[in-house]
Amino acid sequence: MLETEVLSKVFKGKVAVDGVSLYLDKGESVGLLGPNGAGKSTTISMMSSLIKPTSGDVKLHGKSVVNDPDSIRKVLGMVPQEIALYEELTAYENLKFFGRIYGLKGEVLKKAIQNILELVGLEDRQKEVISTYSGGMKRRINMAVAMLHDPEVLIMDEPTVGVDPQSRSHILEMVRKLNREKGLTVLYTSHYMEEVERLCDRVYIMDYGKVIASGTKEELKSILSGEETIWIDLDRGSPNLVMELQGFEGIQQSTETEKGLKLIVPKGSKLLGKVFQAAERHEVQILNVNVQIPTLEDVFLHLTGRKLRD
Ligand SMILES: Nc1ncnc2c1ncn2[C@@H]1O[C@H](COP(=O)(O)OP(=O)(O)OP(=O)(O)O)[C@@H](O)[C@H]1O
Repeated sequence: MLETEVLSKVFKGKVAVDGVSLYLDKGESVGLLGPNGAGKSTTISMMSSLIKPTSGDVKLHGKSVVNDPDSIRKVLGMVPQEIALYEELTAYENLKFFGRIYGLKGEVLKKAIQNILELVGLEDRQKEVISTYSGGMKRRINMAVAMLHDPEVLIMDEPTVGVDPQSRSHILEMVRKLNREKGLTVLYTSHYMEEVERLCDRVYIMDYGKVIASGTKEELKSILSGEETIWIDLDRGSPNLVMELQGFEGIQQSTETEKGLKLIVPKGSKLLGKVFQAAERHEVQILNVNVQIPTLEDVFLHLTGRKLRD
């Protein structure tokens, strides 16, 4: 229903988005993942017609949004990265104000406000001014504003940055429910891999303005299907052991972790015996061994050679 075609944006000679083609089918929950500066915000700003592309197009049901920005504004809810609320007004007053901008009024507006307040779990706080809200509560009202006109597509730009765990969980649950139960189409940008894993069916990974991988979570993880990660807890840190293991045949990567070390090895390789012997040589005790299937974080590391939160 919504797609971008070789979308690019250049700011003063600097390429922020470089030929991005992605699509959202109706009812899908799609993740747009990438480190800071990857071009996620610029991409979704073009998708929601907030900024014009340098080249390429955005299409809603096959029709250009660039030529007809109003078409997307009617069906889209956009949750910006920054809180865009009037601090000195109550939550109710904020929703009333933004509801009128969407063209809602009277009983319809009142009902929409109560429905949305219930959805974000803040109906009992609606008469309090926004300046008294916690960061997480402000985020929930920010989302309520975006959903007041009952949009078909919800685009969220890192909605959980700086949010307390309770509100974070509430936001994720709410979005999941809206997607699964009401068929809301969702595009969720984040640099938190675990949020995207929890919420999204399909994922685009962006880096330096380009989509470097895309597919279902399972498809992306299958890039690493030949590997497994082994987490080993040690009784003390041992950089020398980590270094020695890096040189072992069959060990693709050996890194130090908070509790010990992490190894990436070919699936089914029987290297643990050798690891135990090496630990003994370094007089380090192995406390726990945990073998894990790959995560999207591992996929990102594999594709870019960098961690997502560098
Ligand atoms: N208005 C602008 N003028 C100049 N450069 C910009 C502008 N907006 C974004 N950029 C640059 O474009 C690149 C992509 O930025 P963008 O905000 O889209 O990335 P992002 O993946 O959303 O990162 P973040 O998570 O930090 O928002 C960055 O190098 C950024 O500095």
